[in-house]
Amino acid sequence: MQVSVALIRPLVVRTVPVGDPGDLVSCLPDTAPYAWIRHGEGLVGWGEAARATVPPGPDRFRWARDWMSALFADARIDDDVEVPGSGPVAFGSFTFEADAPGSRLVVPRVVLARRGGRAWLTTIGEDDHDAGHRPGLRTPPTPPGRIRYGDGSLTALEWQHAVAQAVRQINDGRLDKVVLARDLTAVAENDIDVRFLLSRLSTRYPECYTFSVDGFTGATPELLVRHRGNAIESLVLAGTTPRGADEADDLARGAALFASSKDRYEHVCAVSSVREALAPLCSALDVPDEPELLVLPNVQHLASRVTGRLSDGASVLDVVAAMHPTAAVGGTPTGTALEVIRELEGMDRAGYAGPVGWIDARGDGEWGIALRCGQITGNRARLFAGCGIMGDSDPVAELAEAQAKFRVMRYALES
Ligand SMILES: C=C(O[C@@H]1C=C(C(=O)O)C=C[C@H]1O)C(=O)O
Repeated sequence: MQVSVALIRPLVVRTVPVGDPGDLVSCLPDTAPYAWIRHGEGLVGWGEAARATVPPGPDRFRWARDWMSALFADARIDDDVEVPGSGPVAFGSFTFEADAPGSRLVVPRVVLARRGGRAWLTTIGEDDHDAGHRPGLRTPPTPPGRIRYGDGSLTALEWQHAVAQAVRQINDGRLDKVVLARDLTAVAENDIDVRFLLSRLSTRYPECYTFSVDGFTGATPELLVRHRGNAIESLVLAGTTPRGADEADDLARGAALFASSKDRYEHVCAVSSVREALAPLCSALDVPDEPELLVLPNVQHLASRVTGRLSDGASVLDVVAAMHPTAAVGGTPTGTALEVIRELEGMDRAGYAGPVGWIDARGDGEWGIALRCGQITGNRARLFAGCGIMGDSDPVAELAEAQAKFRVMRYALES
């Protein structure tokens, strides 16, 4: 469906303050949950007031922005809260490849949000008495039961071989860095209830952005861009080590990561790509000289928080368009890295490593890079993880790093 019937009649949107709903995930009914949660705050939604299937191509972000602007410009909006994320909101996921189908924006019928001690409920209906105003029926999520894993497009050995080929191409001077990913399949005993995964992910990975759009679900640590008014922020990650066996090992690994010239250069590539993408849009841009260490339950990353001020009224999707794909998930130089990914990965990334997040009618929003995630369909999941490959990468170590990244979704599935 290209454009839903909601376009025929203007949307009627109402946002009201509500009492603290507590855990957002447990407010979700079992139909089509949408989510964006960090440290218990964020937005969840359900139902469908409007949907756009975004046509593939270089203009897809602009197309999506224009679709949304037209939809919301016609809407009758009654917003008593007036903060980023109040009023109508679209959740979205874009494929990694511009030419791949599967990018979408969905405006849920109901969005429940909490942030900074406030909570609000947005409902969309064609008139004030519409059923969209009633919270959906909640049933407790059922665990997926026993999980069987299988190789995706490449076996572990084949993927290591692909990494070795990438290393050779880097050392031959074709490119500086490329991010190679692999997929795993998981088959569960029962249908996988996305709310079960959201609950486990948001509890175990509070520092990450736990997301779900049409079954595409994960907990990513990487913020592509947060947009509030003219202020933007991005958290660039590149350079990874698994967590240690104990505290001393953990600290030693963190220190080694910080001192590793391979990881520092990998990080510099990612930060430079973000700086180059944002500079033309910004009147001020602050890029730290040195990364910090971001310690997560499964891995440690080198992290740089970039902040800026937009020089004009660019919406969050305009900023996403300028940034994607960063070198944290593509490589350096971008064009060559995309060719190498197509040649060596042997799989369709779909939404993995693409932008995922939400946008409101003001153009504010938060978009992450879809990592540590999987596409859930019935009792099946397709999981993704990747690593930045440099000229001195060791295929065995890169496989171990990818396994550590798979642990996020494996934890979510295994109760
Ligand atoms: C590609 C992934 O992660 C990216 C690659 C990283 C690395 O290679 O060090 C670190 C964080 C992410 O930018 C993934 O999680 O699948």
